[in-house]
Amino acid sequence: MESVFQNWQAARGEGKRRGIDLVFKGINYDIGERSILKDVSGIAKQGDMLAVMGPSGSGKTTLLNVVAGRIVADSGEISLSGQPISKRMRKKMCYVLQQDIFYSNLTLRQTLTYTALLRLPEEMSKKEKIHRVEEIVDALDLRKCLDTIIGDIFQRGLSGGEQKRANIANEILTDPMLMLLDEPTSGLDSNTACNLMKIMKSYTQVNNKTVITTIHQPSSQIYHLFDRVLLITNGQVAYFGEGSKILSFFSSLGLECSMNYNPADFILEKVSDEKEIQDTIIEAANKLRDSEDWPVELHHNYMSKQPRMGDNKSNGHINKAYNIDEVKLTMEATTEMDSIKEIQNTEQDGRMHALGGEENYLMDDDKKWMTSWWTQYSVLTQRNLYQAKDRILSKFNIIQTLFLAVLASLFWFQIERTEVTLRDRIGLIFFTSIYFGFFSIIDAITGFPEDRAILSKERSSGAYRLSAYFFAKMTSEAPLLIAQPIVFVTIVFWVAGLNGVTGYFGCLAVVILGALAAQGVGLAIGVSFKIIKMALVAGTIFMLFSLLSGGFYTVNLPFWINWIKYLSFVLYVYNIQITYEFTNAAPIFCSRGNLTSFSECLNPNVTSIDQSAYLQSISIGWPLWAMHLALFGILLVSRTTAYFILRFKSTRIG
Ligand SMILES: Nc1ncnc2c1ncn2[C@@H]1O[C@H](COP(=O)(O)OP(=O)(O)OP(=O)(O)O)[C@@H](O)[C@H]1O
Repeated sequence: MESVFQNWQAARGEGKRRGIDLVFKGINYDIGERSILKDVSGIAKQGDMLAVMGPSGSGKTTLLNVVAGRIVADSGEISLSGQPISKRMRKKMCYVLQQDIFYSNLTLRQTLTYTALLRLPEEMSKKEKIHRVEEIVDALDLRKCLDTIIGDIFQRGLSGGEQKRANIANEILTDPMLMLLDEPTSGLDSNTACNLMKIMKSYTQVNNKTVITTIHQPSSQIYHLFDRVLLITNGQVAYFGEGSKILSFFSSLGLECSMNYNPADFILEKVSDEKEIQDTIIEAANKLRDSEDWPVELHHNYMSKQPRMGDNKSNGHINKAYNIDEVKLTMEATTEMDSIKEIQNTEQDGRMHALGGEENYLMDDDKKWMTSWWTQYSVLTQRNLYQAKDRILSKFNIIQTLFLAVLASLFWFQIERTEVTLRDRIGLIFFTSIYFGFFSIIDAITGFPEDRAILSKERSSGAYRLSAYFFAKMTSEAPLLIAQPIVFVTIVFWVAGLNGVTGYFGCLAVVILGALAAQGVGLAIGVSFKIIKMALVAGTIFMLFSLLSGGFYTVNLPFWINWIKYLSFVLYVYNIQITYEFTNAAPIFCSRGNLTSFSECLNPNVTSIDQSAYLQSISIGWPLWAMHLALFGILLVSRTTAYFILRFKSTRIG
């Protein structure tokens, strides 16, 4: 395992890279009246693993969220190698969430490859990126399941342990300097958990990474892999220091761990014990802050000293493989306006002007985005096409469309062009107008929750621009969405005997345009509501509003609200189809005698209905281009709204 990581470094032409030290000091975080984190401090050093332990609900994940910048602490300091952490520096870290969030129908190979193409620098060739994937796969022992889908509760895919490793592999790909792991072993059997943590230990040491992991109840084997332990109970520090010294700390309080007892179980038992014991432990942990063992970086009055070029010490810690070329590169990088701005934002006392310190290393090869907009757009389009294909063109949807096409064909088979069947003809047009509107809205709403979780995770790690994601989604889903109207309209139009070739293409175009407009509305609703049930209710209300306001049920709306019908996309889809159906069409023959409702048909010399007059009476009377434009306007406005809601609501760093 180790050799794979070493080969990886060698392939990059690197010696042991410099790492970073993370210091968090006096972190306080409240939710309402409740204090979730109280004066929590700790340090994670390069090449080391820090375990954050504590009973359930003690604040471990909250601490990781604060460090990752997902939530903002009420007070406290976080620094990376002596510099206050900035958004840009956060890109040097990765956060492996407790939940494994992936597109369930992509294979592991696809998942990792897309991540590599999106998040590894543009300068790396595709071949190199794929090679990186292969190496990580070997390092994490995932080769045998490379072509297995990720899966979810509905379809079997990777096992729990494989998903955990896949989650880590997905983050290690970007070669982060600092890794935050939230419960990486939860749900794994002890052997798999131990192997995983051994891999992480090896990765940390070989690549000089800094790892912070929350862990609930590690086995003693896993426990001994940790260099430092931060024990939290009720949001307060119960111990911080070397893992090997924790038992003597407890022993000094008269809390002895018997031989052969798992130290992790013992300390968790004690910090969950009665309040008196908890208070004693917390008090003793506070006293540790005055002891010699307490890291100097955590002292309240500590000011970090920036190393100068050529220094090989940082904050009392030996830097490994300090490379002069790296420093030169760094200096070049910092001449960029962007970097200078960032430096100016983050400097506290003007030390950064030296341009030779650790801070520059943190800015090294740092760009706002690893890949260009175009790369992001094309990779996301491809990935979205894959994952949306199974949703939009699912077997179920195909069967549904074919079934409804057959049913509609049976109901409206070769409708005669007579006054008697006029209502049937209009009924079919009405059905076609609403069917794909409903379908697209519901599909857009139900398809977004999976996207939301992944978008939030990937945007938080600065993987791509929101605009690249949004345009990719629009582009990739459009061809999938139009496939079903094409099938349905092609079958039903000709079987029902609607009006001619122009009518067919006109009808097809407007049904597709209507479906795309409805998809935009569905997307805007989907991004607005986190709870899918609420989004579905909103989608249904919108569809009902479109039907009611479209004048299908009430023709004579009060004048002050009559304008509302122009907001109904169904109105335009319907009216455009109606226009095609009754323009340059074969005659519609009158019913005779009292059976007719057209006055001209009472004239014995008149055999057919004046279709243009009829059209005027039932349509909104707009020219075709104006109705298309209005529909296009709805499409544009709904999508723009969706984009801005998403931008306003999304979580991102950078
Ligand atoms: N939005 C919130 N509103 C109210 N309380 C919250 C909120 N988020 C977290 N908490 C509370 O904060 C406390 C710490 O939560 P956190 O998830 O950090 O615990 P944890 O130590 O990671 O737990 P576990 O080991 O079970 O994952 C918990 O008691 C939790 O109920």
